[in-house]
Amino acid sequence: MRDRPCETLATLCASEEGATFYQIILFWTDNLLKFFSAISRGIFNCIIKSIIELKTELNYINFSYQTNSNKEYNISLSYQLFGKDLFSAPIILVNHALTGNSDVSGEKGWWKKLIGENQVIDTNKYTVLCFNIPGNGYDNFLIDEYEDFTPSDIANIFLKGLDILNIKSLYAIIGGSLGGGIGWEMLVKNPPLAEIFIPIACDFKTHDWLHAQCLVQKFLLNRNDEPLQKARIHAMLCYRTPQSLNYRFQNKYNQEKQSLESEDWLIYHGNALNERFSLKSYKLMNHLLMNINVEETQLEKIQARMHMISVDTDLFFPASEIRMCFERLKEKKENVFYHEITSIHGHDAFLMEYEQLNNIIKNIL
Ligand SMILES: CC(=O)SCCNC(=O)CCNC(=O)[C@H](O)C(C)(C)COP(=O)(O)OP(=O)(O)OC[C@H]1O[C@@H](n2cnc3c(N)ncnc32)[C@H](O)[C@@H]1OP(=O)(O)O
Ligand SMILES: N[C@@H](CCO)C(=O)O
Repeated sequence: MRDRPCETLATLCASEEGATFYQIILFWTDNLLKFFSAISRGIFNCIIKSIIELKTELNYINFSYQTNSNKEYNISLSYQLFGKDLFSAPIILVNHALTGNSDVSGEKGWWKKLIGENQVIDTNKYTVLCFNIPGNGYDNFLIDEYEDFTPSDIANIFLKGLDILNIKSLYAIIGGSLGGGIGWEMLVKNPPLAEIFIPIACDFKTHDWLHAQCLVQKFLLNRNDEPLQKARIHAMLCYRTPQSLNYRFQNKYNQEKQSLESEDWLIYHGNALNERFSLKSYKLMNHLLMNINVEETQLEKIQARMHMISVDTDLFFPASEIRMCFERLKEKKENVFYHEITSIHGHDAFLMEYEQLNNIIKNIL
């Protein structure tokens, strides 16, 4: 008959070697258990922390939406709120740009130099609301058939979001680039919605040049070879200017990397976007940027006081075109104003020239 386990152990521990062996096994088992329990506790804490962070930061509104192309979607519209509680202060809606998201303020906020406590968009004074463009991936909601959507659909979705939140009017809508384009689309659909409209580095329409640059990016995005990195590298050249790159890099060569520093910088940005963005999301955002399309004759319906801000060197939304739009609107409306940021950096100046941007916006709000 075989020994039972405790009898085997007792026999083993009766000898000196057996006892030492038993001590070693106990020691290692104990430490291994402690090690794995610490690791699993760490992993568990990380998961819980990120779930809690996500839950406290992002809010969701779920509804069904029929696109202008007659497709039915269940939309999970996520948003963040900053500053004063909803309905206790004037509400400012911020529409994010191409690779932005609802995280506009606070430690990691991409517009924290503009929005925050005692900043020009002061969260002690205002409620700041920012929706994620559905499919931007920030909330893990992705859209497969991205061509089903246009900026007009996104505007409808944001308006529906406001309606569900019971927000009937806004103090201001502010948006940079694509975000500003969506702002134009929202306001022609609901002309009395906002008291103030501040479109920055954007226009009410995607003009031919911008469409062409996005088309190149679309081609790159549809290839298999590092699509997102390559499209972003092309995009970076449109966000900046020859002067900006030449002045900054001065043809400096990085011996270690055996490449120009400007090349290294472009590759860095391509890789950085590839790490933080999904291909599906970038295809959608690029498609949206290609299709801002408001009827110019509709603009005069907008009741908001408008402050168009351009960048004198913007290659994407040229200042000359924004100024033309302003001049035509000015003939029909009293409350339209034009401001221009002076910068060598081009389109991205709305993310870089904070001194000028702050000075302009503080005199508007
Ligand atoms: C507006 C929106 O909706 S999108 C949100 C904001 N936009 C983005 O984040 C897009 C990606 N970022 C950018 O395009 C730019 O960083 C901007 C426009 C925000 C600022 O531009 P710049 O002042 O010229 O900064 P630049 O692009 O050179 O550097 C940014 C960072 O990249 C790092 N970096 C730049 N080049 C390299 C390189 N070759 N190798 C390693 N790191 C690099 C910098 O060290 C810096 O890091 P830090 O933020 O930790 O300090
Ligand atoms: N650099 C900005 C510019 C787009 O307008 C972005 O990535 O969103």
